[in-house]
Amino acid sequence: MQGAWTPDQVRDAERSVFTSTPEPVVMRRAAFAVAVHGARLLAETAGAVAGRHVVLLVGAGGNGGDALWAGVEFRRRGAGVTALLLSPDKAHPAGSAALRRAGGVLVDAAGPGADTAGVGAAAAGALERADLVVDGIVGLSARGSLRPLAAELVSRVAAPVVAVDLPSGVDPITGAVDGPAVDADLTVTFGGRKPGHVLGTGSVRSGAVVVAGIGVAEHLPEPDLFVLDAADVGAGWPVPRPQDDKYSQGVVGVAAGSATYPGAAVLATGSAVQATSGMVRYAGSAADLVRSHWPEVVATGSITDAGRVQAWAVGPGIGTGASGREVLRHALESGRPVCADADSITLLAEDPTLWDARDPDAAVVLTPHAGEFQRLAGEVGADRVAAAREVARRFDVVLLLKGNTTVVAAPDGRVLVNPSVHAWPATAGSGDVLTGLIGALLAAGIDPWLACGYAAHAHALAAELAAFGPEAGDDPVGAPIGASALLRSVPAAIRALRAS
Ligand SMILES: NC(=O)C1=CN([C@@H]2O[C@H](COP(=O)(O)OP(=O)(O)OC[C@H]3O[C@@H](n4cnc5c(N)ncnc54)[C@H](OP(=O)(O)O)[C@@H]3O)[C@@H](O)[C@H]2O)[C@@H](O)CC1
Ligand SMILES: Nc1ncnc2c1ncn2[C@@H]1O[C@H](COP(=O)(O)OP(=O)(O)O)[C@@H](O)[C@H]1O
Ligand SMILES: [K+]
Repeated sequence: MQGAWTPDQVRDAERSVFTSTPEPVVMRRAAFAVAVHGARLLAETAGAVAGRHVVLLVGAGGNGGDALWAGVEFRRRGAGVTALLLSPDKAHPAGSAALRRAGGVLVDAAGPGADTAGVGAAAAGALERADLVVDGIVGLSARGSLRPLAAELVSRVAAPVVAVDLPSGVDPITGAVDGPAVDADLTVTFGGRKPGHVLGTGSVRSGAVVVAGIGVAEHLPEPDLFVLDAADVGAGWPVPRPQDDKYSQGVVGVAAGSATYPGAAVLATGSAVQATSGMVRYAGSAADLVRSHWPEVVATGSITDAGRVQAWAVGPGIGTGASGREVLRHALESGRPVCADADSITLLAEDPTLWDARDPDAAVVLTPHAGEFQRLAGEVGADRVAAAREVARRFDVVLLLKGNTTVVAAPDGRVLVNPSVHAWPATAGSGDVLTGLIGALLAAGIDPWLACGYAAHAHALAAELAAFGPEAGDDPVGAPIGASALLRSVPAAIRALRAS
């Protein structure tokens, strides 16, 4: 499991480091890492480092300082270096002097000879001739969208980019991008990832993230966010042991679908069937259709005679009327963990007295998309992590907030995020598949917070495998999928996760 730390956590850790190691030494370590990884990228993309042209975008603070010192290292490796200073009077003094001594060229990005967009002639020419751009505009202390000159320079970058610490234009805390932002091939960060690397557009804009050790990691507290690796999910995924039978692996009950939405029942039970080897019961008006698709499911018409289960997955397609409410009430009263999705969330939002049915010792997982979240607790807002964390605490639930980045918050404040590289899961019925996965993992006894993280990871991978097809090559081109195709790829996703 990887962590991500907020800028405040990183600054505190840096302060601890500075009690024993001088600040300039720490900065030189950071800059060295940027140069080593940047040089590798340059060699790959331009065939060599010596004789190539590296352009540094240098902002007003420590991020620009890192870039300037990295420029010194590029000079040592024989590259030409031009530093474009966005705030010449604030550019890191020691870094500027060192780069000048090393034979680098430092120019004011805004002049002389500024064009109508405010970019100086030397800066514009340097960017056109760049083989590699080092983005040191802004890092941990970024606030708001990029200012006009920074935004203009960023929009002119055509060469490969190594970002220092964070791609400029990405919010370090939320990963949000509002306006132009660096699109990095590689981001070299220090001590640990930041939320901006794993959330929202930031996860895409960061490119490959390299975490360089500069002595800070040892001083970091518990991460603010966690990200599961494929190997974590594969290792934790429940599979039958020699002593197991169908009951010992957990029986999941699925209450989904209706005369209007029978497909939700087929999708949710189908994913539960394929998620684990335990048993799946179905309760609802789509019992015949479920049996015809999944003969292994024990299906009944009503939740009251469904039989014993270890967890319930309730909601997709059950409707928001009286019968849906009774189904949800029954599941909440069962004393078993419940994954409440879709109509269940709307029901809870419309009638908070339903919470009274809940057994306080049994976990409840809510899996809203942004619209369902709004019904329950108002607009999600830009800080999706803070929103999910607050609602998880308030309702004492594990809250899985759907979207391109899935956020899973536990009532104790722990947050897992699953950055999705692709948007292929954005298809109708895909959430029903996720509900079945979570239900099956809850029934298997997996910690609800992890169950959501495992399910989100496998779900995104299944969509990717379905979209690219088994024959996908090195540079695959995807095709749109429906939730049925996603569902069919669940076993392949689990296999791939277990193999990693
Ligand atoms: N601490 C250390 O020793 C170490 C730190 N390290 C490095 O330092 C970085 C943190 O440095 P930092 O704190 O100086 O701030 P940083 O992110 O460079 O921002 C600088 C300035 O940019 C400006 N600005 C803000 N928003 C803006 C916007 N939207 N668009 C344009 N400009 C904007 C604003 O300046 P202003 O113009 O407002 O005065 C702000 O003060 C960190 O990410 C890492 O790379 C490593 O070397 C390891 C050791
Ligand atoms: N842009 C996106 N990129 C990646 N995943 C997405 C995106 N949009 C939605 N998803 C995922 O697709 C699923 C959609 O669920 P949901 O909105 O409940 O759909 P439905 O109700 O049609 O089943 C969720 O797992 C969500 O995280
Ligand atoms: K940067």
